[in-house]
Amino acid sequence: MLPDSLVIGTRRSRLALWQAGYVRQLLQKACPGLTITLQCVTTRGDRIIDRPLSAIGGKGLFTEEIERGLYGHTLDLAVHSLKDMPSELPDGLILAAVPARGNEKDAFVSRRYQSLSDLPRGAVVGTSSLRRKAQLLHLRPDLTVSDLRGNVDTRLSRLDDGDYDAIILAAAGLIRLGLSDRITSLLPPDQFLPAAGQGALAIEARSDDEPVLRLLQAIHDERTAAAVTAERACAAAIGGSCQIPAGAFASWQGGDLVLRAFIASPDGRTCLNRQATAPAADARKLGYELGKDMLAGGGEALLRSLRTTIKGDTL
Ligand SMILES: NCc1[nH]cc(CCC(=O)O)c1CC(=O)O
Repeated sequence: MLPDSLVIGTRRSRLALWQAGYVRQLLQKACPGLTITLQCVTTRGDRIIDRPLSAIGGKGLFTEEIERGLYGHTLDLAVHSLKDMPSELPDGLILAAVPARGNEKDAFVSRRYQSLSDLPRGAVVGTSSLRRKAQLLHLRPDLTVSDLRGNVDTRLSRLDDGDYDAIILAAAGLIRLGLSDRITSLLPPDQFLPAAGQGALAIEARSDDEPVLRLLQAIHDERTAAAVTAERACAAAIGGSCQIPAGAFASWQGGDLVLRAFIASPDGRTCLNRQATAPAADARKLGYELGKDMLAGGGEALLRSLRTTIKGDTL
């Protein structure tokens, strides 16, 4: 039996609303008779806007309150940006479907400069992501990376106010909000690796909700799922969280996945890059082994010094 109505939980930001609305459309196309409503939820991550994400920490910063709605059956599904999802979901909830991925790249956004290499010495680049910061400094040690938090619109207006020479944002977010014309250039993954799952959406549901799980198969994309499985397994193997400068991206080569990943020191001086290839059926193993391989090949030492830095509060 398929359900005849569904409630989708979403955060309130313009991006989250777009993403939930998009999933509603996909589901509506697959099941025209279904009544689908969106319900907005405010999360801890939305409430705290005066500190960098890396200083707040904690699992499920953007998901906890929504998950409570799923447990309580006030929500049937939740739509998230996959890259914001923790590697393990709480008991009773699963990553039920992953629609086809959008743009996975990071975008360089500037009003004066065309690309990273076009930036003058000492230019100020805005981002609060440790992953972006480490890669920026690895490529251009002369840059000043300055904190930039808030939703996509807030970040763009701070660039427009002249606080930064350039900022780095996920291309997917800009495209979804109709802001593609703000993308100055895209950063190619072979130079600048995205976060695991970037550009993909995650649909979370109750693991025992058979009717809903069946319904979601209609909008599940196997190829995206295989790629993000490899990326997330890699992030999980290295203890993935947004407190570690790391990234992972899987692309296709025939029926094989090519997984590229890095771990870096926050200053970008040490940067460990690895690549491995395997059939898509082994996506999880591919990611897990590449992650373990990076740990054994210097990543462990990197993470150790990182933990000391965090404890010493110099991050
Ligand atoms: N970290 C916040 C976040 N989570 C998802 C997106 C955009 C969509 C995506 O990356 O899939 C963004 C904005 C950004 O990183 O610029």
